[in-house]
Amino acid sequence: MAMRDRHHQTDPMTEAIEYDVVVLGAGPVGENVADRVRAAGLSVAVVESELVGGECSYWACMPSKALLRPAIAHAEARRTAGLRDAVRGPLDARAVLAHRDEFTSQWKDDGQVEWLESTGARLYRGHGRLAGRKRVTVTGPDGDEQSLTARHAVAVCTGSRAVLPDLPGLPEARPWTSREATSSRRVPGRLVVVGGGVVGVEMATAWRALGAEVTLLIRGEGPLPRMEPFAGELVADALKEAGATVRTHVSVTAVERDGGTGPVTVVLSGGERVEADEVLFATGRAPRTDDAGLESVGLEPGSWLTVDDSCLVEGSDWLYAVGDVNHRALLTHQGKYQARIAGAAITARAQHVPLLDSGPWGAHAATADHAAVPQVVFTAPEVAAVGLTLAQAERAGHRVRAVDQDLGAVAGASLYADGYRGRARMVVDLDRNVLRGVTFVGPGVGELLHSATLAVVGEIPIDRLWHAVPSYPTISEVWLRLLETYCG
Ligand SMILES: Cc1cc2nc3c(=O)[nH]c(=O)nc-3n(C[C@H](O)[C@H](O)[C@H](O)COP(=O)(O)OP(=O)(O)OC[C@H]3O[C@@H](n4cnc5c(N)ncnc54)[C@H](O)[C@@H]3O)c2cc1C
Ligand SMILES: NC(=O)c1ccc[n+]([C@@H]2O[C@H](COP(=O)([O-])OP(=O)(O)OC[C@H]3O[C@@H](n4cnc5c(N)ncnc54)[C@H](O)[C@@H]3O)[C@@H](O)[C@H]2O)c1
Repeated sequence: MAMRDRHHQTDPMTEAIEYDVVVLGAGPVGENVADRVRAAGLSVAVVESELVGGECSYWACMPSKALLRPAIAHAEARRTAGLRDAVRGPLDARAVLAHRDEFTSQWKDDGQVEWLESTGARLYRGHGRLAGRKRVTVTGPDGDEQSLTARHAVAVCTGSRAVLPDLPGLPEARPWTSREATSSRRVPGRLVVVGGGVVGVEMATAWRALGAEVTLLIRGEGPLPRMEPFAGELVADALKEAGATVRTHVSVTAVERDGGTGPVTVVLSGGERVEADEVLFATGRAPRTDDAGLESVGLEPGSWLTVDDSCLVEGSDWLYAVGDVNHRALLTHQGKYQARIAGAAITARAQHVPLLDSGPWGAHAATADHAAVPQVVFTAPEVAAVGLTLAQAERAGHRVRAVDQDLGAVAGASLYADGYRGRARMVVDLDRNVLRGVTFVGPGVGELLHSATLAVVGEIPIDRLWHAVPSYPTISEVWLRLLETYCG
């Protein structure tokens, strides 16, 4: 299982192979930690139990967006003069599924392995477990074991998995999780989606567009509860217009599937029964730390790992936790940002740099995790948000004012799609005269988000934003409208 290179040595007493850094998990985050520390000249071993590229490449971001892009383009084309008749028919589901399969490289990781090895990192295929201070044991596919030792750091980048609620009949009913929802090779006739978070609304959008009869069951007020309220409202309206059923304030109490085959029945709290061909539970994530040897270093198996801003695990001087597993922001781009910061911190500490640049916005502090996490929800319409919502800013004790704009009233938006519907909000910090958060909802707003991220991260004063002139007639003219409303 082990390979040799000039950077590692074998300890003759323990037969452990020694690297500067050992990374557990080769998802997007583990890959980026490895890349950063290799670029700084450190040796690195990467341990992966499934596919190099992680959840993101095979069962999350890539396949879901490959399913959603045709759905979004189709919805937009239907709102474009001259195209409406040309796209009256349904999506070609077979072609969309084939397109998704291409984006997952047919669930093969050869390309990513080649890239990882080109960085000079050493890949160990197998299940990795911490085995005490700076030690990792890898159990290979054949059950053989290899011990690895880290001179400087071990980075746990093992990501997260879907959680299923503890409901009678659920395991036997073979529910879909995000894995099946992103990799299914056929379109179910009827799909019930439980959970109105990001996975729930994105997968409801995709499978509805592919022809499934979709029922979205939400236990709260509406979808996307952590975002500005109008985001969930507009997405729910659009799902209903697309023919999905969206039900709020409903709880699932049991699930039944006769003999594990045939239709599935979802039982609701009032006793009502909803029948479908598949049921997707999009009910959140759990850390993949239950079998990672955490107990060997005094940590609780199955827990999220709490870290400081350099991603060092609380109380440790060598153990890092990066990406989903630290529960700071369960997003690929934010995990990769943390990987760049953690990689720089590991390198600086290995080089005995006396003082790390760990103040806010320093090279060794993932400050954006607190102030400016961007996210695009790829529904039709899209939701794009960064920083704090009005409610979050108020809860954090900031003196803020929300400024809203109807996106449909912006010339660029009305040209983008007939009957364009959307909304924007900026949350202004009245004491500092900067933005705490921005949310856009509407077709095509995903690509607008980075302008807002720059404004929030750069803490650009409102008076200076006046001089950032949006091009006419683009959707970005919404910035001018928001500023005009704010400045009066
Ligand atoms: C349906 C869906 C859609 C999503 N869409 C987006 C999106 O559009 N944009 C976005 O930014 N985020 C999206 N996300 C979130 C994104 O997938 C995660 O934030 C991202 O994958 C986290 O990366 P990671 O490297 O931390 O973990 P993962 O991608 O989960 O990778 C962890 C890796 O570690 C391996 N591993 C685990 N335990 C061990 C062990 N003990 N030994 C060896 N290897 C181990 C796993 O096999 C895996 O390969 C989506 C999530 C879902 C579920
Ligand atoms: N485009 C993107 O950026 C993107 C896309 C998909 C996922 N993600 C990330 O993946 C992570 C996981 O997404 P998710 O949607 O699975 O989780 P989530 O935590 O965002 O949403 C889960 C939802 O399920 C509800 N829920 C939980 N238990 C329930 C139950 N028993 N019955 C009914 N509802 C229940 C919760 O109230 C919550 O609203 C998110 O943190 C998200 O950031 C990102």
